[in-house]
Amino acid sequence: MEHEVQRVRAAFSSSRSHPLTFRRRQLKALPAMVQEREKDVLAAIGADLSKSEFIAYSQEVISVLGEIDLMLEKLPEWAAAKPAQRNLLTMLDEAYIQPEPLGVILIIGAWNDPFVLTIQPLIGAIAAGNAVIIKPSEVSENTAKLLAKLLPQYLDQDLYAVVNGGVKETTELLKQQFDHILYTGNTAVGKIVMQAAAKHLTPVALELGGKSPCYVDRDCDLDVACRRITWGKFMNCRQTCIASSYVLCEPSLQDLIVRKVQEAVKEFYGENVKESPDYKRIINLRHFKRIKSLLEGQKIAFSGEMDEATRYIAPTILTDVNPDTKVMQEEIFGPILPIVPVKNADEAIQFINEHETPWLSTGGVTGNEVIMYFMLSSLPFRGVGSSGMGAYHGKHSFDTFPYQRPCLLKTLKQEGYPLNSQSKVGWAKLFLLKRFNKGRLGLLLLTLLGVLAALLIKAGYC
Ligand SMILES: NC(=O)C1=CN([C@@H]2O[C@H](COP(=O)(O)OP(=O)(O)OC[C@H]3O[C@@H](n4cnc5c(N)ncnc54)[C@H](O)[C@@H]3O)[C@@H](O)[C@H]2O)C=CC1
Ligand SMILES: CCCCCCCCCCCC(=O)O
Repeated sequence: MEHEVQRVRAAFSSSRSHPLTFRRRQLKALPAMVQEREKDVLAAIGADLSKSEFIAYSQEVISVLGEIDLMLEKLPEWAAAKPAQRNLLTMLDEAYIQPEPLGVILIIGAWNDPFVLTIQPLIGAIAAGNAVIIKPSEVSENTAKLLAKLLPQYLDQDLYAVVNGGVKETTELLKQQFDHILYTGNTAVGKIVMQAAAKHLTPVALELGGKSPCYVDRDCDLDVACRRITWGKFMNCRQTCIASSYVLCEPSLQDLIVRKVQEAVKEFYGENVKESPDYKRIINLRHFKRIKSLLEGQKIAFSGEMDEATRYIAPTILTDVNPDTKVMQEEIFGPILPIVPVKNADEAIQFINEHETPWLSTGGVTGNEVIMYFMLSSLPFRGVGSSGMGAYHGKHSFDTFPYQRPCLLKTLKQEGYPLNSQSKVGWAKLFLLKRFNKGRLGLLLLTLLGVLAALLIKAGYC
């Protein structure tokens, strides 16, 4: 492991990943990989999560392709040095902020959307000029194996490496020194990652789990609301971190919501959900048993059907759910929709407020919709509090993976050191505290004043 990280670091030290032409070439190789190996990519995702090709493509491939297009278009602008405002003391100097690659980035992916959650951060890290170690989730092993096979065929093999393995390998990797770690997964492991990073003072972006409350107001269009909740909640068996976890609504709406979600399930997946090619399975037996245990003691208003042999859990709705029960305390990450009756919107807000973040201070918000903010690259994809820190997607990746290096290139013409008299301190105060909000004429006058002061200092009058 150590050897692999050193190998990648040595490649980074060659500065090969810095030029924009190189970064563009690597970025362009990714859509080529997706296009040429599309069947393999979709088959691997399908084998891991029983997603049909159509669904795997729309959930995992489209946003990757969109992200690469955006990066290629915006790279020259985002990577360019940005002039910084100067003060009187630096009037004759050059001041700018230059986005610089951080070094070697570790990307640790989660299994639930194994392609997009690994490749999308990779795009940002490459665009920012870094070297990258990619650690796909071992739980989605087919996608992990495919990435280890394909990425070296399309990307520079020394700068970008895939490391596969389980907890042991991830633990070993985390002992190494990185310049940034982006981890997607559960909150408990997020803490392990952050502790390991702290040993090297490595910055982290943590994309974690939690609860995503959904409030359904009596004034909303209930048909549309229930169709959208149904789509988000049962897509990928709700193995999606940002889909609704539970519904809060007035007691009178509860039965209506059950009926309308039930209708939408029938419309989306047919009479026999189990036979639907669009309905997925739970990733493994461990998660199947965990989700099953969340149903103990609950009032099941709809379905609850399960089949351990095929890890099938039907779209299931629970009503009159007690907030103190396990299903409301833990992340569900499965197709169970608890409904918690509240008197009104105020009580819903209070309910959400009483719980740990991300219950109200949320990483993101969607109104009249679920999930879809993930697809808009202009919005940062992030958690807050216990759902994580740091953001990526589009420009936000570009703000995460490079660091913004402040650069001040001083003229040799202005020399005032040492700062050893009251009058020099007076000038310094004037130079440092004056701001330029006075238009071109004011700027010119202040420049002249600066030059005059520099000359006086140089001539020894101050
Ligand atoms: N905020 C976000 O963007 C997203 C968050 N998630 C969250 O991810 C979670 C699901 O993924 P997980 O089951 O956590 O995925 P997982 O079990 O595949 O773990 C993710 C990664 O962590 C590593 N890992 C696991 N245990 C470890 C340990 N003890 N020490 C060191 N490394 C370890 C694994 O090797 C893997 O690469 C859910 O909580 C979900 O909400 C999922 C998708 C997106
Ligand atoms: C038009 C298709 C829209 C598909 C939305 C896909 C959302 C993927 C969400 C990824 C984040 C996660 O896994 O929690």
